[in-house]
Amino acid sequence: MNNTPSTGLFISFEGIDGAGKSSHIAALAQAFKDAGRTVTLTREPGGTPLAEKLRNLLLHDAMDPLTEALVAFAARRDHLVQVIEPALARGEVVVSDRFTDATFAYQGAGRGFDWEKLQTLERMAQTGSGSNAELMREPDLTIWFDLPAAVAAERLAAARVPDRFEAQPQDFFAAVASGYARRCAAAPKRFARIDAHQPREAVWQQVADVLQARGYLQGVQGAAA
Ligand SMILES: Nc1ncnc2c1ncn2[C@@H]1O[C@H](COP(=O)(O)OP(=O)(O)O)[C@@H](O)[C@H]1O
Ligand SMILES: Cc1cn([C@H]2C[C@H](O)[C@@H](COP(=O)(O)OP(=O)(O)O)O2)c(=O)[nH]c1=O
Repeated sequence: MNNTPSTGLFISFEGIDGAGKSSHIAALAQAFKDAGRTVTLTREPGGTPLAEKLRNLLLHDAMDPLTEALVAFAARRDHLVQVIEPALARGEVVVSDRFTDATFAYQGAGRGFDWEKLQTLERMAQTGSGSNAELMREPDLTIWFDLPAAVAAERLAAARVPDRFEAQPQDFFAAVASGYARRCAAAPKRFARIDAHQPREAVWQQVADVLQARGYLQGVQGAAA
C-alpha cells in the first residue's frame, strides 16, 4: 500500500570506497517500489550520457585538483538538469550513489582543495537547476556509511581491481572520511550516520530505522543480499 506522500524525495548515499553502500542501495530502491513509489536509481559521477563520459575521465585520467572539482561539478550539473530535477518534479524518489558531499570529501579533504571554493562551485552548480531559480538543490537525506579506512581497505583488497581513487593509500581515505564527518557536522539534519562496521543485516537495519524515523518509509522489510 502506498501511504507515503507523492512529493519528490532525494536521497544520497555516501562513504569512502568499500564502506558497503552498493550492497544496500538497490535494496532501498526496491523497498520504495514495494511501497508504491516510482524510483530513479542513479549515481555520481554519472547518471547521464555526458556525465558518464566525465566519470570515465575523472576515474582514469590524472588531473589537478581544480580540474577534478570542475569535472565533478560539470557532471553534477548535467545530472541535476537532465535526470534529478525532472524526476523530483514527477514526484519520484531519487536515490543517488554519491552526490556533492563526495566532492567535499574526495577533492576537498582528500586532495586538499579549498573548501570555500568548493562551496562556491556547489552554489553555482546546484542553484536554478529546476523550475525554482532560487533553490540550491541538496538531498533531503544523506545516508553516510562511516567505516574506518583500514577496514574499507581490507574489504576492497578482497573485492575488485582499484580505480584511480581506490588505488590511493589508506591515509587518503582517512582524510576523505574526515571530510564526510565535517559535512555531517555542518548539516546534521540532512545527514544520517550509519555505523558501517557491522554485519550487513545490522547495517541494513540502521538504514531502515533512519527511513522509518524520518517518515519516508514505514515497515521496511528484508535485508540487502
Ligand atoms: N557489512 C559488511 N561486512 C563485510 N563486508 C561487506 C559489508 N558490506 C559490504 N561488504 C563487502 O565489502 C566490499 C565493498 O562493498 P561495496 O558495497 O562495493 O562498497 P561501496 O559501494 O561503498 O564502495 C564488497 O566486497 C562487499 O561484498
Ligand atoms: C561523486 C564523486 C566521486 N568521486 C570518486 C569517489 C569514488 O572513488 C569514485 C567513484 O565512485 P563509486 O561510483 O562509488 O565507485 P565504484 O563504482 O567503483 O564503487 O569517484 C570523487 O572523487 N568526487 C566526486 O565528486
